[in-house]
This record gives sequence, structure tokens and C-alpha cells, in this order.
Amino acid sequence: MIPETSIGTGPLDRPGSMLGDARGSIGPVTDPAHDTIDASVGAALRFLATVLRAKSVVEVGSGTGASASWLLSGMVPEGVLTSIDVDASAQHIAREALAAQGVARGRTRFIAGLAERVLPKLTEDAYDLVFVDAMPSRYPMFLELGAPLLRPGGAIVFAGPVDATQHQEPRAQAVRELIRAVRADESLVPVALPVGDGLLAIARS
Ligand SMILES: C[S@@+](CC[C@H](N)C(=O)[O-])C[C@H]1O[C@@H](n2cnc3c(N)ncnc32)[C@H](O)[C@@H]1O
Repeated sequence: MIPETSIGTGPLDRPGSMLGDARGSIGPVTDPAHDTIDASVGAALRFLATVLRAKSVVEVGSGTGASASWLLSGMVPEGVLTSIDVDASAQHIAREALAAQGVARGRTRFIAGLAERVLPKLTEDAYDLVFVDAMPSRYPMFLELGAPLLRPGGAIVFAGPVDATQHQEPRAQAVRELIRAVRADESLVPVALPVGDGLLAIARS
């Protein structure tokens, strides 16, 4: 069982790595664009976790636990979800919500911190699925940090519309950059899924 981890309490996956400064110097970052996933997105996440027989999943943007609940419902029973959010109070709500649903505590590992500082400390080639639902302007960075965590055949999934024409700069610029990066990497196999606000799912071949 992987112990629940929070800032400064212990090592992460990679030997010697500590989360001591994972939260950084800024306060909670909120993303007003969308708060929580809807049921159609949740069903797609559950589907992906099921077909991947996901045992190890990373989520960027725990929020109050909606996506965590869907992901866990598709994962194998012994699977562990590592859920990252810079807002520890939101994670507290997520943890309580999952407990109320009967999810065993050992199935989640909540990490309070900036994803851009936590993701580099996770084990590469070890995760079946990475779900990103935070700060679309940083999606290109989350692809760069998240794709190496996937085992071959795993997938990284971005929430929200990926049509750059729907956004103002700099978010549109980030979306274009994300798509350029996916196209440039022949090992990545993308598909846009028209569910909810949209999902961009990218398999690692
Ligand atoms: C859209 S909400 C997530 C909703 C959640 N997936 C759900 O379905 O309930 C985005 C979350 O990302 C967190 N967040 C924003 N920027 C972040 C970052 N750089 N690193 C980690 N978490 C971040 C916010 O605190 C917020 O809780």
C-alpha cells in the first residue's frame, strides 16, 4: 500500500525526492473555467480506467473529488489514485467525499502541492493513466511532465475544450502549443473526445 503523502512528510516515488517545497511560494490557484467534471466526462474516465485495467493513476486537480471518484470506479480494486492539488482544503473535502462513498483510504494518495513540482518526483514508466484537470495554460508543461510517467500503452487525458479558437490568449496559445507537441511526438496517439467540455486523450505507444 502506498502511504498518503502530504507536503514535507516523506519521500515520493523517486528515491531521495522530498515534497518539502512542493507547494511553492504562491497560494491556492483556482481555475474558474470549470469547477468539476460532469457525468459524461466521468463516464469516459471510468471507461478509460477500465480498458487500461488501471492500477496506478495520477490526477492533476483533485478539486472536491468528482473525477477521483469516477477514476477509482474504473480502476482495479487494488488500484491507487495519486491525486495532486495545490489546494489542501479542497483535497480535504475530496477525501471526506470518497470516504462517504466507501472508498478505502489506502486507495488514494493525496499530495498537496503544485503539479509542476510534484510530477517530476513520480516514477517514470509506472502509471497507466494521467488525468489533467487544472490550469489549461500549463497543459503543454503537464504533457512534458506527465507523458514520461506513462507505461507503454498508457494514456494522458486533458480536460476541457482543446479548440484554440474558443479561447483568448494566452490559453489559446497554450492549446496550440499542446497540439503542436502531441503532433511532433510520433509515440503519442491522440483523440479528441466530444464529451462534456471535451477531453483530449493521448495514448503512449
Ligand atoms: C477544475 S478543478 C478540478 C476539479 C476536479 N477534477 C473534479 O472533477 O472535481 C482544478 C483544481 O486544480 C487545482 N490547481 C490549479 N492549479 C494547479 C497546479 N498548478 N497544481 C496543482 N493543482 C492545481 C485547483 O486548486 C483546483 O482544485
